[in-house]
Amino acid sequence: MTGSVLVVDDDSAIRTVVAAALRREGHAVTTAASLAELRRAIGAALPDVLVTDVVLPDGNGLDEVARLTAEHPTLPVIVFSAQNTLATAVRATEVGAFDYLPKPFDLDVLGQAVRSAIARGRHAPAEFPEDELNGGSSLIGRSPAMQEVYRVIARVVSNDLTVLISGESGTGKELVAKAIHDLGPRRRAPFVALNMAAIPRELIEAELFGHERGAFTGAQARVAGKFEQAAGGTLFLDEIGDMPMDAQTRLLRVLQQGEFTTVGGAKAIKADVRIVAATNKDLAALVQAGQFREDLFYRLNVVPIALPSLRERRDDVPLLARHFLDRAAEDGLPRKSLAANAVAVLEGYDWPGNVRQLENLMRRIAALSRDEVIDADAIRRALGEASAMPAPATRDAGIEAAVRARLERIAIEEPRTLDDGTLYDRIIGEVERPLIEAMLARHGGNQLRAARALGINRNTLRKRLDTLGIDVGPGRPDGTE
Ligand SMILES: Nc1ncnc2c1ncn2[C@@H]1O[C@H](COP(=O)(O)OP(=O)(O)OP(=O)(O)O)[C@@H](O)[C@H]1O
Repeated sequence: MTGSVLVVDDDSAIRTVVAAALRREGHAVTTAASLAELRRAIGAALPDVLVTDVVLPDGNGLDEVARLTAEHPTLPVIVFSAQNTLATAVRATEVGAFDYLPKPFDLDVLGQAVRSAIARGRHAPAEFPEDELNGGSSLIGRSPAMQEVYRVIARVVSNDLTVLISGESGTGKELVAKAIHDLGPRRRAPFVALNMAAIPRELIEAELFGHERGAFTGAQARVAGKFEQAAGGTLFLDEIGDMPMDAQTRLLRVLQQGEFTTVGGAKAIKADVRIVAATNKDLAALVQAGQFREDLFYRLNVVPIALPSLRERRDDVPLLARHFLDRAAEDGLPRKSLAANAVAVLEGYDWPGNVRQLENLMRRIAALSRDEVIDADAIRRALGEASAMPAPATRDAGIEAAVRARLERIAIEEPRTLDDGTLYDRIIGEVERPLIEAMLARHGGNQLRAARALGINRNTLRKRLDTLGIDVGPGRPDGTE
């Protein structure tokens, strides 16, 4: 399908190349180098498609697109830009652009976009204002691989399509889910996350759908599930590949029927959530292996977003590293900068733990390094130490090692609380809480027996329960045997 196309760019080389490519495809092409020329051309004859750059010598192309699409609602606009941020991609969609292409782009992709613009007409513009765009600005990266991710995000923010994000651990899947929520019309309602791998399999359904009082042993009160907590907002289902089969069947039914019942409940409740799921496993392979329901896979995989690993977008490493050092400084850690040879080491590293590993490394360096300018050796040392660090909370790690590791984490993650006079109570509490909870559970909530087993006075136990805010639940026996 061919038509008339107006191409606007202040770079004459781009105008020439783009116009030639589109003419080869049979379109009638005119060109303009500024907003003034664009307005003149539009005034003379409305094209079938407008293709425009964002930064023009006499103003911003997106502002002009907003005005034009309001005036000519049937004019499809394709925006291309070298300002490759998520905000530009989303803003282009908002002002009513039919498509957005980050520069540099492939001429075939542009040709395809022009053909579909002529065929399908103009997209409906989204209805939220520009100043609400900040939520997505936390996604850092300008590499071509991230541009593709931004394009897809921009297309889904204003609708409720189910999104399935795949990518290695630490590539930013939760951050992307959060950006989709923060930029869309559900942003004022809750964003609720549930990680399938982090909760016992038998509790997943109760966590998702909630349960009634007495639905199972220990269910002392009605509890709302994540579907209910996220009402009006977004439910992020992380590590979806770890969802047990029974829960998969139930989730599929909810997605098909748009309503759910709590565990032990009979009343159907309307499910008003946008679902964003994520996986670091190959879900299609799990389907092949019979471990994931094929019909649920297709229900979830409506819009797939594949996040690149950090080693597939090494160009972004310096930007991310500096961003994390800035963030560490904002959190009260000493401000550090990177020497050029340090940046080279960071770019050359493979980052098996992806962005999360880079973030942790930068915080560790900010907390522990004495030098203000970090050089290559310091990075190599930190990378070596980090890989030699014991995995946190392994079953056999001694409690001493666990406390030391905990202190190091606090120094890195919450440096301010290290010296604010709360540390002793906090650490002791963190050790004491699981101890007391375990003994209470072992003795069926009986405080007298738990106190005896622990070798402490019953009143001491009561006081500690109070201080630690441990909920023993209503009607639990409190000492009478
Ligand atoms: N593009 C990015 N820009 C800035 N920070 C990022 C980016 N990607 C990831 N991060 C940061 O890296 C950390 C890990 O990201 P996130 O938790 O979203 O990864 P994930 O893919 O969901 O990991 P997992 O699979 O282990 O749950 C977070 O602290 C996040 O803020």
